[in-house]
Amino acid sequence: MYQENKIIHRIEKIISMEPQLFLDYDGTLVPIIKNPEINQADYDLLKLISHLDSRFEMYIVTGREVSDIIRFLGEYNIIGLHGSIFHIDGQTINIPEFAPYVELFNQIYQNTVYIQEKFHGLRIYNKTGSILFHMGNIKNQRSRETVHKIINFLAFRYNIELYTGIDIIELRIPHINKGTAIKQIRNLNRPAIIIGDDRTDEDSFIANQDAITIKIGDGDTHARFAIPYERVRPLLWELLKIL
Ligand SMILES: O=P(O)(O)OC[C@H]1O[C@H](O[C@H]2O[C@H](CO)[C@@H](O)[C@H](O)[C@H]2O)[C@H](O)[C@@H](O)[C@@H]1O
Repeated sequence: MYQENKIIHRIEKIISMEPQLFLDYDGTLVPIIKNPEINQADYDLLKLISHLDSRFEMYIVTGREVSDIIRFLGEYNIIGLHGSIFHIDGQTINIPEFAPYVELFNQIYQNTVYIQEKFHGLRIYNKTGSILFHMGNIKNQRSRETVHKIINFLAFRYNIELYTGIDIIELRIPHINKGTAIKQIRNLNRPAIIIGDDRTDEDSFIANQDAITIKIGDGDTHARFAIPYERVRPLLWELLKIL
């Protein structure tokens, strides 16, 4: 589906109402790669983001820790850890139930980190507010399945949410998602533009059905529009030309 022109046309209609812009990071602004630690923004992206931020009220909405995005992109408004942390105008606020979950995740991490040695290719990250199991380098299918079962058990044992993404499984704070976080931040008198590629971004699309929602890549979606990854940056540069 190639819908760029329709999207631009739609945005032209609401631009005078000062839309808020919500952008996902991995898979939207940068490609998916095997090593999350080095998914740095390139020069073109840094320039684009800086222009967008001066033109729009912009938020990066991500499953990552806020510190990752600051390291990759710089100081912007960031909704981090799938909606658990709000870094707005330089101030960072966590959701009220954050601290006890950090403690719980620290405990789970300490008790499980050793399984990295048992399953070749498995990487476990304590994201301080969630735990990420990265399966991208596990070649053996049976190992993948066993790791999956262990994580399922942990989710059940500790009554926490399990989210499955691209090559990752994450244990995270229940009932918190990007959709509700965006809703909290939104000025409902103004339109919103929301762009993302992953299952977590579907929460954003579902909770904000009045917004201009754009899914990146193929697959079923609750977004109004869809474009391929390669068209995201050209679309965002186009957005800057709309007066
Ligand atoms: O909400 P996002 O900004 O899209 O963040 C979601 C997760 O992104 C990262 O994982 C994904 O990208 C990695 C780097 O390309 C890739 O290795 C991994 O397979 C993808 O799932 C990040 O590592 C996670 O912490 C984020 O939750």
